[in-house]
Amino acid sequence: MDGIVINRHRDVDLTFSAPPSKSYTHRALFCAALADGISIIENPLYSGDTEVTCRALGQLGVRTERTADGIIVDGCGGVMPPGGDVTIDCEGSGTSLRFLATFALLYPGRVTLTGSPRMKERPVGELTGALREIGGDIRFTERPGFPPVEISGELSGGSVSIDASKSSQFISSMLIPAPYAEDPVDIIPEGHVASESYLDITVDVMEKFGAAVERMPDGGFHVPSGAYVPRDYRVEGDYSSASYLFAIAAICGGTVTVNNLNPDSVQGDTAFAGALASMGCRVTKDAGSVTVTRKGPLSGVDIDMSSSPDTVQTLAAVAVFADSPTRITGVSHLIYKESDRIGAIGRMVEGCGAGFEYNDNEGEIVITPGKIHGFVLDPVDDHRTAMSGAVIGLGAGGVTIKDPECVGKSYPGFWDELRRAGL
Ligand SMILES: O=C(O)C1=C[C@@H](OP(=O)(O)O)[C@@H](O)[C@H](O)C1
Ligand SMILES: C=C(OP(=O)(O)O)C(=O)O
Repeated sequence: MDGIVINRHRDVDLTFSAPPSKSYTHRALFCAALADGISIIENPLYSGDTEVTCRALGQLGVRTERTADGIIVDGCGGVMPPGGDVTIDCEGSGTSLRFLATFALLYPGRVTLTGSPRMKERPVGELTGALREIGGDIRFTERPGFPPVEISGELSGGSVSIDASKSSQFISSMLIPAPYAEDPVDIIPEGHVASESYLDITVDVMEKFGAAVERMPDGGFHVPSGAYVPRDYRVEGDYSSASYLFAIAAICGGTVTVNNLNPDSVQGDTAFAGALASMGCRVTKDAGSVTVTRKGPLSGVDIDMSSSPDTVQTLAAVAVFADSPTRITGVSHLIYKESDRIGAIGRMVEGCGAGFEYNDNEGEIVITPGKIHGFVLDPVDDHRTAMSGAVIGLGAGGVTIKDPECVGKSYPGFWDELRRAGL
């Protein structure tokens, strides 16, 4: 497909269902893979990235099967069968690659983790440095600190400190297999942890599968030896994906209700609806849905998004339609994502006629609304840029999104949802 053209809409009244959470699906798959017996992951996200994780588990001897009830995972009880050396292509899925890095220490063989050209630019060195301290034998085959990386050794356990200022996934990676280490594992973050809210999701799923995780007052984690218990596990809806749907109400005016959302979710991207409320929208929550309504003007906002990186692009898309500037802080780690998202936001915001500034020292971006118009957006294979550009199109009209298939990484049904809604 060459591109999708998005036209302008006003005063919408729409209801959507949020797709299942990508982060919960990944974690449930890994915990179920380690449990001893059959788990069913109900309502999982079927997307490019979760497919990568299922395929990787299969390569490591853990069978997964897609059925009408969900994904059946035949867990290995922490002991993967010998299958020789394995090379796993994680494509563009950072979560898969980082989570597999520690998981690989339980595999009786050498595991090489590689991925797309962009994946080879996304850091993993802080994680592998910590893995060396707890039994990992690590070798980088191209550039030190970046995939491809060869991993063997064992998960001995003990106390380890880690710099997670670029990615929370480094800590989640070490947490998930930690119950199966030879000794209890203590993980001590050094300094600021990026995207910290994702650690709440990790601990939530680990506990639901029966593991104990103790959180220390200094931000550390203590994981005693133990085992996951196989179970049927239902994945909740994805607040990151829902952000594009909420943004439609904020940009077009009117009301959007998104079903399949847990009102008590620990997902950091629950904060997005709160940001829209600060900009002038009305936000109401129900047992399983969130509704965003905008009737009046939209104002800019000053917000720290260090714990909710995946909705920064969506907020930037909304901000171009406000009547005052928006300042978003805590964004410096966005350069390590599927694309350099600071650059991507700049191109998107300036492309449609608004102003953009990035202050490197402060890790902040400032978006100044302007006269917004149509434009052509190349998302450079970044699903979140494509979906954010699309919602700008619903306000500006005449926005062409090139390479629209890239949304399949996290939200394969996105364009169909818009079409079904008549957008
Ligand atoms: O653990 C996870 O599921 C994720 C953590 C975040 O990454 P970082 O911790 O690298 O910022 C987020 O951006 C990504 O989409 C999913
Ligand atoms: C950063 C993302 O994912 P990952 O790190 O898993 O590639 C994302 O989905 O926005």
